[in-house]
Parts: sequence; structure tokens; C-alpha cells
Amino acid sequence: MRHSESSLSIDPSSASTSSNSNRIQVVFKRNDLSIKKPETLPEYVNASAPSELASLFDELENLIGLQEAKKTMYEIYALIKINKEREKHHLKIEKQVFHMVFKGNPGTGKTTVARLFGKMFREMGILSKGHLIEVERADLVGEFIGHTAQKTRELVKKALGGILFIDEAYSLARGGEKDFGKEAVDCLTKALEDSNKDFICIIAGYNDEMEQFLELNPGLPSRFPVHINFSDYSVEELLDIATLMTREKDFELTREAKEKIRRLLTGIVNDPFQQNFSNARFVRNCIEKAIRVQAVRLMKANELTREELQRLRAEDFQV
Ligand SMILES: Nc1ncnc2c1ncn2[C@@H]1O[C@H](COP(=O)(O)OP(=O)(O)OP(=O)(O)O)[C@@H](O)[C@H]1O
Repeated sequence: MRHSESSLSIDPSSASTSSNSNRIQVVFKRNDLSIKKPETLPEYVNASAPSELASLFDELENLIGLQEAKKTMYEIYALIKINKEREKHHLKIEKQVFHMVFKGNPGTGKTTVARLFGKMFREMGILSKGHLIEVERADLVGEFIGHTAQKTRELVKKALGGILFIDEAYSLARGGEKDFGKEAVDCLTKALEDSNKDFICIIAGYNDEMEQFLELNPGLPSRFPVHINFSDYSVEELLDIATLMTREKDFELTREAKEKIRRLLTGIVNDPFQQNFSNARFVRNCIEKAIRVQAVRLMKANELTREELQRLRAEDFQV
């Protein structure tokens, strides 16, 4: 991860002209913070979701960007509602499978959304518990014959009632035919076959590698019918995330601090040699570091006002 500003930085105003530019933008006010948010929450969700679910929809809606994830959840909610109506009229209801593929770069919100989806599925009656079991290759793959199947089965059991989230799922395909990763995939495929099982499996990772992973076993693509792309955030979205994160921690960014972060992000996002940029996680790390730097600065101050304790200044962002 690069922490230095790039010499290739461009006019910040052009940084926001991403693929998101044709979305409807409204100014969303929560407390006293103004963040531009796309207007997406359909009226039917507002009107019909019970309170616990409505507050989870709010939580989803308040996440910056993530349009595909939001749209998918609105569709699933509508489907569940309409199925209930069909039931009343004795019409057939096709049971849909909600195992999903989350495709996107690091820090684009995949785990955050998976955790929230779990709770929302619980409230919608799709899952009984809604918890998230997050695993990676080492959790699934064993060291001797039979060990992998046992480990995988145990994790599926733990995930019952909730979500089994497999991060960097393609690493299961890393070792080829002889690797125990293949055994894990086969075992998982079998668990997914049982559509009555009360759990949802989400596999996550980078775009291309996920496509290759799905080709590994002919049974896999049809078992993961829901695909969600997690795009890299634009500079404006990352700045909105920075504002949200600081607010949630009871801090605030001065105008100069925001400009400094904007310049830094513009440099990184437009750097053609930039690799492994971790999107919102990079922003979180920057803010956490700035909070430490601010603490040292404040230790030298004569007087500590409430405002100064909250204020993150440009000089606190030492990159
Ligand atoms: N849209 C968003 N709004 C606010 N915060 C976000 C958003 N997306 C991500 N974050 C924050 O960024 C951090 C990284 O997010 P998360 O772990 O969900 O990403 P990820 O895609 O699962 O990353 P990885 O693939 O590297 O595991 C978390 O602290 C999360 O709270």
C-alpha cells in the first residue's frame, strides 16, 4: 500500500466523474453532516418494512456507494413480500437460492455488506439466526485425506442459520487437482446442493479470479445465482466515507484536512502504477493514524477545548 502522494495528481474536480456520475444525487442530511448520497431506497421498502428491518435498510442505505448490493437487497425484499401475497392466493412459489458471489477489490465493503445481509435475511425470515462465519482457505483445507471434508462440514454446521462467507475463495483452487482445496470445493458444492439447508454461502474475491474459480467445478456457477459487483470507490465517495467514519468516532475534519485527503486520494486513485489500494480500509487506516498524531499534538497544547479534541487538522494527516 502506498502512503505517499503521487506526482500524477490531477484536478480533483475530474476525479468524481466516474461511472457513478449519471446517478441522481441528493444532499442527505444526518445530524449536521451533509453527504451527497444517491437516492435509491424505494418507497415500497419505506412503506412496508417492519421497524427492525427498516433500521437495517437505513444502515444499508447509509453506506456510501454500493448500488448493486442495495438494488439486490431491494429485489429480494420485494420477492419475499410478493411471495407472501401469492401464498394467500394459493399460487405456486418458486424457492429461490440466495448463495452469492461478491466480486471486488480489497476494502470495497464486501464483508460489511455480508454481515448486514445476514441480519436482514434474519428479519425477512430467510435465515433463522443471521450470523456471519468468515472463513478463508486455511480454515477449510486440512492436512491429510478426509481432514478437509471434516473441517468444511464443521464450518457449514457452524454457519447454519446464518452466512458462510468465504474470503478469497479462489485460493481454494490454487494447488490444482492434487490440492486439498479441491476437496473443500467438492464438499461445499455438496452442502450447497441441499437447498433446504438454513444457510447462505457468499464467496468473495477479485473479479477475474472469481470467474476462474467458478469454472473449477461445473456444478458451481448454477449454485451461485446472485452476483454482486463491488466497484472501487471514487475519490468523492472515499471522502464521504472519511467524513462518516470521523463523525462516527466523534471527530471532525477541518476543510484543510479534507482537501489534503482529497489530494492524497486523487493521486493514488489516478496512479497507473498503484497496486493493492485498499479503498475504504485505506481511509480508515489514515483516520486512525491521524487520531494518534492529533493525540500527540494535543499533549503539547495548553488548553484542551471540546472542539479541539474533536478537530482533525491537515497537519494530523502525515503521509
Ligand atoms: N460504503 C462504505 N461506507 C462506509 N464504510 C465502509 C464502506 N465500505 C467499506 N467501509 C469500511 O471499510 C473497511 C473495509 O471494509 P470491508 O472489510 O467490508 O471490505 P472488504 O471488501 O471485505 O475487504 P477485503 O476484501 O480486503 O476483506 C471497514 O472498516 C468498513 O467499515
